[in-house]
Amino acid sequence: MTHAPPRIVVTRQIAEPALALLREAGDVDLPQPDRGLTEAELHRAVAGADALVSTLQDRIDASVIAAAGPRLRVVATVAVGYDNIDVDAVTERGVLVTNTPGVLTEATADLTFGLLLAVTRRIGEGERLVREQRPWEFRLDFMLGAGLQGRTLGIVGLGQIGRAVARRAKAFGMEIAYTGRRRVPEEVEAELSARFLPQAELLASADVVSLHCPLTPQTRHLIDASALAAMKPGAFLLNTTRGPVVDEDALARALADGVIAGAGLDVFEEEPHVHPGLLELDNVVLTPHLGSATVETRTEMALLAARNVAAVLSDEPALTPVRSKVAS
Ligand SMILES: O=CC(=O)O
Repeated sequence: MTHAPPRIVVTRQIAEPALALLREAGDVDLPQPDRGLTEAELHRAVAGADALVSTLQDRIDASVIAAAGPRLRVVATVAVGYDNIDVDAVTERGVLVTNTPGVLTEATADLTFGLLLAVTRRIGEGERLVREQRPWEFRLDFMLGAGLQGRTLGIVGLGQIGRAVARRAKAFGMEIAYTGRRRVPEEVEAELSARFLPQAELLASADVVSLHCPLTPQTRHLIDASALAAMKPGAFLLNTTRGPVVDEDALARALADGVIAGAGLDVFEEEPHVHPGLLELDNVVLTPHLGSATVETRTEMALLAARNVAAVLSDEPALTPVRSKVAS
């Protein structure tokens, strides 16, 4: 008896080498490469699938697993963050979740540092001025920003991306402090010259606060009005993790009122919507969720997702499984 090849549903366009790899593992169905799937389309498309390759725009919960039916074995998200996936509900139904850690670390740290430089040195503001052909001339007191040498970078979440940002900051002569649920091993602290601080102390002492924690119920609105008020008046905030870690409304007010000096944001609470208060401000740099957006990185992410699918469909262990509290 011959078995039908596995059916692999891909919700959005991914790099061609990864599609090629998936085609070796089964029949690939990519119904809407240009715009991705709506929730209703996802439910229809996933019916009878053996594997699902999704992105952070797809909400994956028990209803998707029910719509898929009993053949589904793996959901491979092409992202490191998986707050869009109800991992416990998916795992409980015997389906494995995989993500793409590691391969996007350096690209995301680069983008974070780009935002850091852009906001502290007023690059976005200056670019707008030149592009809009507003009058300017070189003056010794014109458009002065904040230097980084000897300033403290406060990292919230010293995981892989946080560490890569710390390495860059060290090369720029910054002091490194970090906070998080737990301390990292001593040798990592030593390598990065990073000192652990409780969150309140970090917020009160850092010149730049950079967020690298995942979005969880505990970190939603971690940076709210009181956290912003606890920061140094001249400090900057960077967010390249997930929008809801910051209360955008409170941030827009804090930036307008000079509670902090500026912000660099790559992620937003309700993407692609951006809080209108932020759009009006010159002391914020806004980019459209570009953290991992290099050709090389997006290809590696898609390839890792495809390798995870291929492994699971051939009864091998996944390369980068997401561990659930519920045993599968
Ligand atoms: O935001 C992107 C990711 O989580 O990979």
